[in-house]
Amino acid sequence: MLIWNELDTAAQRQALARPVLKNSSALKQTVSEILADVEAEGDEAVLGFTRKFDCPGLTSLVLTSGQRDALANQVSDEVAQAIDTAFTNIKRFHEAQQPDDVVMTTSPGVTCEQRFVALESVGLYIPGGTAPLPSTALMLGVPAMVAGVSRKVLCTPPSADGTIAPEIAFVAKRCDIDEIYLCGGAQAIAAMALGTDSIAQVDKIFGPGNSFVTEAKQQVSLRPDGAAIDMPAGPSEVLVLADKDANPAFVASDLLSQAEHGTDSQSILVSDSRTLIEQTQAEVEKQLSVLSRNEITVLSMENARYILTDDLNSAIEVSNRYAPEHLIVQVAEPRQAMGRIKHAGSVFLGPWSPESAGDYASGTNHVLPTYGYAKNYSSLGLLDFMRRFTVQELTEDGLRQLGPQIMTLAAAEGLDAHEKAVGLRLKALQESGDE
Ligand SMILES: NC(=O)c1ccc[n+]([C@@H]2O[C@H](COP(=O)([O-])OP(=O)(O)OC[C@H]3O[C@@H](n4cnc5c(N)ncnc54)[C@H](O)[C@@H]3O)[C@@H](O)[C@H]2O)c1
Ligand SMILES: N[C@H](CO)Cc1c[nH]c[nH+]1
Ligand SMILES: [Zn+2]
Repeated sequence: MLIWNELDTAAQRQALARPVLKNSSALKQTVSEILADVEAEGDEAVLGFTRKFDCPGLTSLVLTSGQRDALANQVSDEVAQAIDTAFTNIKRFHEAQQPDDVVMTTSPGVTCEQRFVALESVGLYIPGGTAPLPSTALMLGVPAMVAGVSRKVLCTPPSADGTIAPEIAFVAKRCDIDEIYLCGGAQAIAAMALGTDSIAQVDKIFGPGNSFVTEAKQQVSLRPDGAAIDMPAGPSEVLVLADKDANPAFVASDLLSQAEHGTDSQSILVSDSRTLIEQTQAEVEKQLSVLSRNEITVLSMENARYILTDDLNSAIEVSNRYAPEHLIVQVAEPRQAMGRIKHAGSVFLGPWSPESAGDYASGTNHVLPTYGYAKNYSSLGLLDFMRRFTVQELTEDGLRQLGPQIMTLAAAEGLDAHEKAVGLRLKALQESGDE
């Protein structure tokens, strides 16, 4: 247990450091080499890396619509119904985010508009290294479908036998995704961003993934010939804010639910109650021992932190500083605490809102900024699958009135051609008025 106000500045920084950033220069190098290989050798490189990391016997990157449908048919009724419930809630919440165009007159004769259109082509990355995540396929496929994106490409690493989870195929079918490729990691991101013979380039890449995927997204987004990306959504993380009355078993289960994602996940408990922290630690040990992903979870709990603060206000400050992907608030007045929360990807209020609800089925999106990017990135939503642009139209009178000011500003910047583009028109208007 770390006692926050006994830590000096460096120790506080260390306490809130993300585990994955330790080897970042080696990671950058590995990923840039993969990107360079895919750029030079296209499909052959993507296939080669997929054979190396995922499926040694893979012969084709393409999963046809027929194969997709055959896989989708294998999903049990029970799972299909659960997916449908999640699909409906996610769809309803994202449909409610549909933006309205703005049309207004800023000054007489000057109309300005803000319009929204769907992106044309998107790449959806569905993680599959340690656990295939059909829920992520829903979180990306549903908003892409609601936005009206015309080309949706899905990449996910194949299993060792060259297939994908039937549930991912089911979701893809439900979201009208018929372009599916069997590849993952940095090579999948490179293929979607730069294009290969089989995988045509997309405009924007979405989706979480491990540190290779996240780094590849960052690198392709910096290239002028690459693709835009949604956000840095890397290894899962959760911070639980809990007071003395929180249920230690609930708190422990939330910490473990993110820890089980991968060895680079991070779970943090911040509380003003030493007793609650000690009880939670005991619960973690108890629950951990029976988890099926015990090995991964034990390793990732090495990244866990238990932080004791003087009071709830300081606990909230610690949370704001960490800017967690998920913030779970198990205190007596969660809505009051919410008023002081500044940075978090998604917030779960009260004892009956486990993070698993948002991960699967409440309707909010589970693709969220990690690494502290919750300070400057938003959680994924419908608008991320759209582009906004503006339109303006000036009438003759509009230009007569605003033109002189525009000319003055252009002259102040020394940009003669800008000034003339208005001056010529004003002159033409004056001459037509004189006739
Ligand atoms: N932030 C979010 O919104 C969110 C949501 C869901 C999942 N996640 C995170 O996504 C991640 C999923 O990770 P995963 O590993 O299970 O699947 P993944 O699909 O992200 O990564 C698997 C790929 O990693 C690549 N890889 C593995 N070892 C490599 C190596 N040594 N060198 C180069 N490439 C290598 C391989 O190409 C493999 O296909 C987890 O960290 C989880 O926490 C985050
Ligand atoms: N917690 C993950 C986001 O960090 C999302 C997820 C998918 N499946 C289960 N959980
Ligand atoms: Zn999760």
